[in-house]
Amino acid sequence: MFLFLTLERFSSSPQMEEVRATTAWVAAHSSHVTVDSSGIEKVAETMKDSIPKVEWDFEGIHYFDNGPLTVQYLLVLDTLNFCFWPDKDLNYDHLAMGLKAALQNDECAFDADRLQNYTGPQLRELVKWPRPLPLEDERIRLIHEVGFELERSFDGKASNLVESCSKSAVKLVALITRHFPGFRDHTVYKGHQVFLYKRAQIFAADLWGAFKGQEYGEFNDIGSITIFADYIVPAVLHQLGVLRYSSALATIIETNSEIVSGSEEEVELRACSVYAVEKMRELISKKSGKQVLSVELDLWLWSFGIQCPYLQHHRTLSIYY
Ligand SMILES: Nc1nc2c(c(CN[C@H]3C=C[C@H](O)[C@@H]3O)cn2[C@@H]2O[C@H](COP(=O)(O)O)[C@@H](O)[C@H]2O)c(=O)[nH]1
Repeated sequence: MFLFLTLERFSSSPQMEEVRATTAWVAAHSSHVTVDSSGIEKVAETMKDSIPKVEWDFEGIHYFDNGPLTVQYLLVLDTLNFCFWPDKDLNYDHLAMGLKAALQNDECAFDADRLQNYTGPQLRELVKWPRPLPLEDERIRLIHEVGFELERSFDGKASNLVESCSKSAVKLVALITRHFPGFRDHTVYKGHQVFLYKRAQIFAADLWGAFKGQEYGEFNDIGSITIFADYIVPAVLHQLGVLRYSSALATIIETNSEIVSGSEEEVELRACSVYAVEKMRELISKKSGKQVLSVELDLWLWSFGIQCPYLQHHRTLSIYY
């Protein structure tokens, strides 16, 4: 009875509401980053008539076979989807293409028992990277954690995990963060807990995008997902005049100085980005009379960002993004 009640409470936990509420709290108490409502207004005005649609996998880099192996691929990908910048030649595309090639070579490459045994050099070989990956020990720890828990609770299959979510992205985020501690992307800011859940949410979004809202990508509540607070989107929002920085923070970013994980500056950059895009989504929806999804805005902002060769982003060593 007790177990039933706790699970029930958990499964109805409004996790995305926690992301929205706590990031809004940060934006209201922010010291280094300001959300400029006139900047949001300008962007919303230009977008209201034609909301740009960016195709998922516009880069043509992902594994896709329309089945459970794609789900396994996406979970592995999003387990490792963080912190590429310390190696100036490495980016997200290398990871995606490396994992895709690994799976094409050997369809058992991401079996749960294999995931639990990868070493740093083997992971480098998978990604075809000639030197240690940034935060390589953490990457190995996280991939082991995912393999272990997949085997223990989901018969080794990420597709079982997704199937148990009854087409709810919110449930999926709750389940992922419950089973895999490495996805628990939250922090404390001025004494308040703040939830961001970047990699857990992007996993739901990747399923939705890859499967075009069908099969493993069918979620009745995809509108609940927020943007994925990484190091690209804040920089784009800054360039668009949506985020303003204090002069001290601007200097830190311009000089490529590191920002400590969990510092006020870092939490503000991420949380204000989530908050600003929520406001932008509300405004565009109101002006256009069409429901816009944060996932769609995220992909548009992110794809714009990675095509800017000189985009200056903040630099934080983090396993979350
Ligand atoms: N907000 C947001 N952040 C995203 C992604 C993606 C990829 N999404 C896939 C989904 C559809 C597309 O087809 C993409 O293939 C990666 N990232 C983040 O960017 C950073 C990597 O930057 P660089 O070092 O330059 O490669 C790093 O923090 C990474 O975690 C996204 O969509 N949204």
